[in-house]
Amino acid sequence: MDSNKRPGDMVRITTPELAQAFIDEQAAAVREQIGDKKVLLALSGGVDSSVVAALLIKAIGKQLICVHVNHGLMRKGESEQVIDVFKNQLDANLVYVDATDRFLGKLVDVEEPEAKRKIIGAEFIRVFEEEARKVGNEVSFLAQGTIYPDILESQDGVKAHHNVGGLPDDLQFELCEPVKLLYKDEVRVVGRKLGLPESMVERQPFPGPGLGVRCLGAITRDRLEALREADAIVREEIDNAGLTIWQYFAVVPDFRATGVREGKRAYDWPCIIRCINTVDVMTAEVPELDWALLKRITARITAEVPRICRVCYDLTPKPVGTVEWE
Ligand SMILES: Nc1ncnc2c1ncn2[C@@H]1O[C@H](COP(=O)(O)OP(=O)(O)OP(=O)(O)O)[C@@H](O)[C@H]1O
Repeated sequence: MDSNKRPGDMVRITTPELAQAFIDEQAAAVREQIGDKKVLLALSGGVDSSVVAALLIKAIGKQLICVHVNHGLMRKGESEQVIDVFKNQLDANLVYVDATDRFLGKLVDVEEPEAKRKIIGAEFIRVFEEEARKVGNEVSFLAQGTIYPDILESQDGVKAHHNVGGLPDDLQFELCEPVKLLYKDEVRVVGRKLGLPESMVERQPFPGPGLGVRCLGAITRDRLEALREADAIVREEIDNAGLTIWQYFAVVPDFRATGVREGKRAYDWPCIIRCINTVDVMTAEVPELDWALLKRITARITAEVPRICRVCYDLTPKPVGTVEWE
């Protein structure tokens, strides 16, 4: 049987009971596969790699080595949450790499969006490879948060399904992909049953290059910091309003606008709020946010975030605008 094909009679995991049965079954299969060997996992804090980490911790405990790379482009509190959940609560074998200076150093004066994406992707592979080499001799397996849509897309030729592609030939591990036959909604049900916090299980999609593609043009530390704070306010206010929106975040462009603050001229950045609803991400609509909510977000960002003097709401559906600005 093709192990990359979901059996036609596989029941959709929709309840905690079904999730528990899946966890028990996979934990046993993982123990069987891994034996007393060690497993390496790149842990982003996103849903897929977090669920795989929690499942493997349950199955093999400290035989799992998780590597979390903070590239300096994470959202506010995200790397801290990875440390809190996995190191403090689940007692994982977690390697935390603060590579902020490396990434931001490489990105100085790089304006072109595709160049930024390439630099961030290549640097991620380099950092992960370095960490993999440190433990390479004792590790035999690489765990990945591959899920079923990744496999279907790779069969369609849309993209390669290996989540952490690009490791050199001499660093090839056997793969361990315990959620590869699950759809995203099932991964969330399993994650919840494994005790991951709701904010992690329901985390909105976030591009690999992180805030790097929302801090438009050449990234500077001060503007990146302003973006991180503004983005946290947008997410907090929309969460508090109890709205169900697919993706909502902030963008800070690399030009400035005139304003007035405490009676003095300000010449600071604008902040753009981007919200979209979509079913398949091929097209997207912009939700009609309540005016009072938009005003509250604007008031908070302009009062709380240094160097932001103006807030705009992006009304552009996809097409013609893409979800991300870069
Ligand atoms: N900052 C990071 N630190 C460690 N690993 C990372 C990081 N960013 C990405 N990865 C690894 O690369 C994989 C692919 O990242 P991508 O951004 O495409 O997320 P994804 O497929 O949605 O998975 P996830 O939900 O786990 O983030 C992740 O599953 C994780 O293994």
